[in-house]
Amino acid sequence: MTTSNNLPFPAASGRVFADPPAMAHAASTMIAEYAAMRLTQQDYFRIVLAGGTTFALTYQLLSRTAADWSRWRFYFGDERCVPPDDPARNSQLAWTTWLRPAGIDPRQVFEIPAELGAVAGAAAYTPDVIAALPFDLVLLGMGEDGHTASVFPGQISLADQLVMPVTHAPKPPPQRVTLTPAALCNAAWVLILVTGDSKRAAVAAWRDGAALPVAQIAAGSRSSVWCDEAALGNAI
Ligand SMILES: O=C1O[C@H](COP(=O)(O)O)[C@@H](O)[C@H](O)[C@H]1O
Repeated sequence: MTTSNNLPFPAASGRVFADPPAMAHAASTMIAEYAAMRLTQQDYFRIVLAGGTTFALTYQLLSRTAADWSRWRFYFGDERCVPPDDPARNSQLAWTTWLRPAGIDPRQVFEIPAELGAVAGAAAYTPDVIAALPFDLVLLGMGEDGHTASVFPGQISLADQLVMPVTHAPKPPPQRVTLTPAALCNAAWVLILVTGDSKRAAVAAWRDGAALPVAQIAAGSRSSVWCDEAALGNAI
């Protein structure tokens, strides 16, 4: 595993890994250790899960980890407005790779009811987020355009909004529900994982100071940004 603690992401600590499996092994170990440490001081560990594909192996590895799962509470950073059992749902990835194999009780999982539609889903999820804040850990991936969760470039959220509807996402499906930067930054730790050469241009723009959603959240929180070598390209 290759690591470095001084990647110049604005206001975030960085680390680079040879490839996605090396990153996933380190992430799963660190998440489990961090949760165990927090649980020596509090009753529950509140984690926000990322959607997309980047975290799939990390989730699988966590599912095989020995942990006091009964004290974990699971939330989601964003959800796509498709039926609850649609494979495109971010919650489906979490259930398939981690929650079901680990035997997590569904009452510990706070899903975004995106099947209600973007506006109603955001309104329905807001009380769950208010009750959970501050989160212990927020997991985030990054899209090719620098979006994270379903906060896309150019999107504006009101300062006091914690969950917002997205009705014209540039990446399908267009209707989504997302936690806003105000909610995603309200966490003891934010871990952002970025892998693959398709993310290289956004990573370079971020490091050059571009105002991407992922950059805004990394700068506004206690964040770590982990990249693999493919995402960094010759910037290593
Ligand atoms: O649409 C989404 O994309 C991002 C990035 O996904 P990935 O497949 O490149 O990991 C993801 O973090 C977000 O939760 C998801 O809804």
